[in-house]
Amino acid sequence: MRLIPLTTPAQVGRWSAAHIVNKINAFNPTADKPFVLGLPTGGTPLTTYKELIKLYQAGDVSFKHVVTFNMDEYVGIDKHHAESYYTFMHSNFFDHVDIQADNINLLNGQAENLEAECQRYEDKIKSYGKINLFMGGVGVDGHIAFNEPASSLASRTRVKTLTEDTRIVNSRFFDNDINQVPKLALTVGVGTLLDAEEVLILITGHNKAQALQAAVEGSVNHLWTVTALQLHAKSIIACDEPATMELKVKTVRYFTQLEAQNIQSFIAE
Ligand SMILES: N[C@@H]1[C@@H](O)[C@H](O)[C@@H](COP(=O)(O)O)O[C@@H]1O
Repeated sequence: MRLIPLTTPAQVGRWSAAHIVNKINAFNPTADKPFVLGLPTGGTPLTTYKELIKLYQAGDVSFKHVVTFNMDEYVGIDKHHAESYYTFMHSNFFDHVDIQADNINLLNGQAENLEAECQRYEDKIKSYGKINLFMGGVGVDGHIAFNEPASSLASRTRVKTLTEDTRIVNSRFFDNDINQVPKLALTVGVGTLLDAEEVLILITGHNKAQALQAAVEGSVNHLWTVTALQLHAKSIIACDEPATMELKVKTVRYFTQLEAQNIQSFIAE
């Protein structure tokens, strides 16, 4: 695992966007050989999406031959609902870059047969071989995508019941009214995430400090599904300073020294 210890969320946005753009450009995607990118919603990746849009506008990257798979979606709300992940992704990213509509994949939380919808998603990912880079965030309780505590670390895309904690945290997007927050979601599984060639998780803010500690210093444990990253051959966590508050000083120093060259220009800005 690589830990990229940055200082601010803006730096996390710049570092992660630069990393994604480097990966896409090095892959040199074409219509026949697209780059497959897994994407999250949430407050954390917003700075990354802003930076990706800037880099696109500057001509540093094209998303024409990038295929995306979003990691999760609420069950039961219309895709055009203001808080659907479909709406989030279009207004914060897709509408601002040259991605082709046919290359965008999101789970349909209104499908008649939710299990069939999850299988369709897994099959579609497989049809591309694999996801080249899966970006994600983390919940306060250490969940990745909507893989809530005690999710199987071998899980695949499926329906999950959201914990009360997650619904309380997400109620900030629903007029602070937990009753408006859906109780179910469709989510890629931990196993689906682990199948990606590379996983990049963004962790910012003091309220994520325990999740970051579990991910880096803790043992692999289904109660903190983010710890499954330790089983991945190529996982990266990019974090800001408040998120490191529960880590040992020596852990932060270790990764700061290891990544000195990679973070220098981002920290200086
Ligand atoms: N399903 C999403 C996760 O994918 C996301 O990582 C998490 C944290 O969101 P935020 O970045 O807003 O803290 O929220 C939701 O639960």
